[in-house]
Amino acid sequence: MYIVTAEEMYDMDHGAMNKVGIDGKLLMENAGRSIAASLKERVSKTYRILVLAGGGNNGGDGFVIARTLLDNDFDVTVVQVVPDEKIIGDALYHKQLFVCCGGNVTVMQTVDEVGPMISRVDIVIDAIAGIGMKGRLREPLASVVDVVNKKASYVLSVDIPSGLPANEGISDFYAVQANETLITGFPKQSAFLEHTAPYYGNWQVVSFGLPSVITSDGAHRYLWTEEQFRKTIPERGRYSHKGSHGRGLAVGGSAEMPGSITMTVHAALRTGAGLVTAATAKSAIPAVASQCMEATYLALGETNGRMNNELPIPFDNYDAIVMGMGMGRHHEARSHIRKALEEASCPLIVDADGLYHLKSLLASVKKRKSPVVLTPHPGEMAMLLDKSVPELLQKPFAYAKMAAEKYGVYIVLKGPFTIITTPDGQQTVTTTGNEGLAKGGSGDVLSGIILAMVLQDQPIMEALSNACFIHGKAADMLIADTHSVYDLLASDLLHGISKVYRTFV
Ligand SMILES: NC(=O)C1=CN([C@@H]2O[C@H](COP(=O)(O)OP(=O)(O)OC[C@H]3O[C@@H](n4cnc5c(N)ncnc54)[C@H](OP(=O)(O)O)[C@@H]3O)[C@@H](O)[C@H]2O)[C@@H](O)CC1
Ligand SMILES: [K+]
Repeated sequence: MYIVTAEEMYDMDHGAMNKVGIDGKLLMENAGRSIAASLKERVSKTYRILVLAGGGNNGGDGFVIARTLLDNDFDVTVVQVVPDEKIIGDALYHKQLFVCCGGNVTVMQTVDEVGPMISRVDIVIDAIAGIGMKGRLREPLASVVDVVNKKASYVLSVDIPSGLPANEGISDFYAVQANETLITGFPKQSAFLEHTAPYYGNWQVVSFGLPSVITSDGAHRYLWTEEQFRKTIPERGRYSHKGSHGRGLAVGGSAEMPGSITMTVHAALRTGAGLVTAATAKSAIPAVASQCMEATYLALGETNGRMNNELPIPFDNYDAIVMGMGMGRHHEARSHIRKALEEASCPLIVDADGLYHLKSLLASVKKRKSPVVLTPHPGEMAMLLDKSVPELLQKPFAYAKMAAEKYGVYIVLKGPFTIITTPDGQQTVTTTGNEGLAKGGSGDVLSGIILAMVLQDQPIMEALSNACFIHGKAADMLIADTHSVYDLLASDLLHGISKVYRTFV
């Protein structure tokens, strides 16, 4: 499923109308009917419903919803929040159908009238404005939204909460706070951004009958769903052996921080890597080995318990390498990263302290022929790009794409919505996971899962998307079952991985 900007959605709408010949009125009918069908399934006919209809096609959807609900004996009325002359085209057509079917439309004269009407109903359907919004909501609509936010007991937004931008990069807006949003067609970028996503409430996508022959030229962004995970997760052959599932290397940890590399290695093994070696400071090995019997170890020279560069790492013995977790920010650690960039011919995944070192090695990253995967959280990504975190979070899709293309790397930008970007700018988003993951060690586990998935026989983009899916889903399944967002530990995720496999594969 695509993730789109407003312009990309309009391009597809126009494609359906101009290339296929579907009338816009029909698309509007489909959109409104899909939303009404969803409501019919779960809302009692004793509920009173008020549709707030604005002047564009979003308002048009509102008239279709109202007509369909009325036809099904729901108690529904429409308040038109713009003057009559603003209702034109397809929206006017559907308004007339609603009226001819016995529907009641009240045209708002002053905003003061709206509050009491909202207070009398159980559900407000917000069809004030959709993806055609330009700039900050003007008066009197801003005041209408204010009343909705203060007085409505339950708000269902049509396509997008009114006032909210569909695209990333816009911070000046005033919008409806929805309880739920039924998105028509494809989810918009703003459903995946920290500063706009909460306005949607719970959301689902409903169809407006866009034919599948209509594809997007511009939207190289996709939602990575459970269905895709099931479809793409590599099978484990009956006759496979440990070598068939890859030989991975994890470089990191120190005597003071043995936990990070332990979780990475353990997670890689649990996810299905054939063989995993942990390269860490010599004195950290007993602590790591006591927690993870299945791994092998490569003892690195050390100074005060932290790896130094006395002993080289044979980077070419592996099928994929992950580096950085707990390795420290001292210069000896950096030389291992530099060497890996120069010498390893397999995919190289860089996380945590490794990303800090990478900042000064970006020229070598660019030159490297074999794949590089960076797994930053927003703070690390902002550091790499010399941006502030708020700046980055305004436009994570654009910044990730720009950096991935510029340096020729895969980027896993971690967050509640993890954005995975390929060197040619394709993006997937995974939405699994919960606030229980906001703890030290979660990233180390993800690194291990990524290592294991990159070792399997599948394109790196799929491997990364599946790894992020597993990581988040493990947390979700643990929360649903034996844990809570408070007590979940990164090490618990190791058991969660088993649950994900047993459920989905
Ligand atoms: N085939 C299709 O087309 C399909 C379309 N679909 C639906 O159409 C929606 C897009 O419809 P759209 O393009 O008509 O725009 P829409 O969001 O309703 O807003 C336009 C209105 O807002 C107003 N307005 C703008 N800026 C403003 C501001 N700052 N402050 C205040 N007002 C402002 C503007 O007024 P104006 O500025 O022109 O006076 C105009 O009245 C989409 O989200 C989906 O729901 C689906 O049903 C599927 C099929
Ligand atoms: K809306």
